[in-house]
Amino acid sequence: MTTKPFTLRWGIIGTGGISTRFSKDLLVDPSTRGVYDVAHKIAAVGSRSVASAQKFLDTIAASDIAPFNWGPAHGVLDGAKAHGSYEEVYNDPNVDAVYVGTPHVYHHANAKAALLAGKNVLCEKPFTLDVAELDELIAIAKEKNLFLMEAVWTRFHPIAFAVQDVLKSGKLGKPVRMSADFSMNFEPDTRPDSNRMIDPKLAGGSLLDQGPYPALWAMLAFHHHPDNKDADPKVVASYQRIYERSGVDAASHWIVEWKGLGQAHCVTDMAASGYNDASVVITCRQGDLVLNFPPWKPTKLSIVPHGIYEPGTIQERSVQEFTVHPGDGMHYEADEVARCISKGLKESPRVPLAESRITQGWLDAVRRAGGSVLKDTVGTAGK
Ligand SMILES: NC(=O)C1=CN([C@@H]2O[C@H](COP(=O)(O)OP(=O)(O)OC[C@H]3O[C@@H](n4cnc5c(N)ncnc54)[C@H](OP(=O)(O)O)[C@@H]3O)[C@@H](O)[C@H]2O)C=CC1
Ligand SMILES: O=C1OC[C@@H](O)[C@H](O)[C@H]1O
Repeated sequence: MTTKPFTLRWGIIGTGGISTRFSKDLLVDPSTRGVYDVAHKIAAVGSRSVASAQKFLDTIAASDIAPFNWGPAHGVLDGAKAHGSYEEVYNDPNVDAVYVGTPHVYHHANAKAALLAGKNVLCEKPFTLDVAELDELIAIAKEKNLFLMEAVWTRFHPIAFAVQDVLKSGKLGKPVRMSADFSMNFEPDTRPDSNRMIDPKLAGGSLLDQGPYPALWAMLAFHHHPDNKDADPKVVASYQRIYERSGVDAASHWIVEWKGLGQAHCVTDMAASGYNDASVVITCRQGDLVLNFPPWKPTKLSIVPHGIYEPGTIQERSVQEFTVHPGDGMHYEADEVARCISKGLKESPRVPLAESRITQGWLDAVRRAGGSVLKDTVGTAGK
């Protein structure tokens, strides 16, 4: 006997790039990734203009290319409403969970309003501008008994679980240090002042946009390591290079230490590319674990011997290839939200709020120690 899947009814906030990608992934047949317990519906889309919300729905409804053509044909968009404000989505009785896909500076206000209206929330990265904003969201979610999660989609990719399996197996020995580098040349000089990566009013710069990715790999490698005993890893050194045109950070570097275990060197850069073959390198006693670029969706997990000067027990290089199941790879996090809500969980065991709070704290520390125009910016907590 087959049981009916729990269907989560989503309300999407913002009709830009990431909302489009996330919503399209909701249109993919869950069975193509072996998921039968949960399913998705898009119940509402909210935009600052009703025309944009309608255009968004029309565009994704017209998806005629596999795997995204499955959803429109199977009722995922049936009855979906186009709203000309975000508030109408928060108050829509057909919405169970709100996906916040607006620029960073609005995450707190949008997530807060959704929670206050009684909705569960999946909020894009970076969760908030600062820890104070996040703490307020966590308190409201707790008080209202609602689910809240940061949309760190990569944590749900098969390769992320595989990295942890290798580290936990002990075959590489203890990790001693790692580097995680999200450097990508967005060619900022070619972008208008209003671009969200450039504009300080939208909290532009590399740190807040790109920082969650090195942070997630550092958390998986060190924080989740069976030998980790440091519950509150801190930034011990940092540096920011300033993008002179608007004063935001063009690049950020920071080192986090897990006392008694190791250090992670995290890098973001929006004006230069990094090393394509080695976006993440986790150096362990017996060999290295290496992931290729991009750090948001790496495809290769290599195990690399140390070489002749400090040989470990690993003798041969091996490479495992990974792809995400049909779609862009955001459906995994959507499944997690649906699954948690169906079970009555208020946070995800895979992206617990305490871990988002740790990584948000690193972003605060690096920003406050740097020289960007956002150095002293405080968020909208309490407002
Ligand atoms: N997980 C991931 O892989 C990715 C995550 N992101 C995250 O998603 C968020 C949005 O990024 P992205 O989709 O690229 O951004 P876009 O600029 O493409 O879209 C943002 C949307 O937010 C709404 N919005 C509300 N207020 C403003 C404003 N003042 N200026 C501009 N837009 C506004 C708009 O929707 P409307 O007009 O309908 O109201 C707009 O379309 C960021 O926080 C980013 O970090 C981004 C890319 C990838
Ligand atoms: O989250 C992201 O991942 C992909 C990048 O291109 C983008 O800047 C960032 O927001």
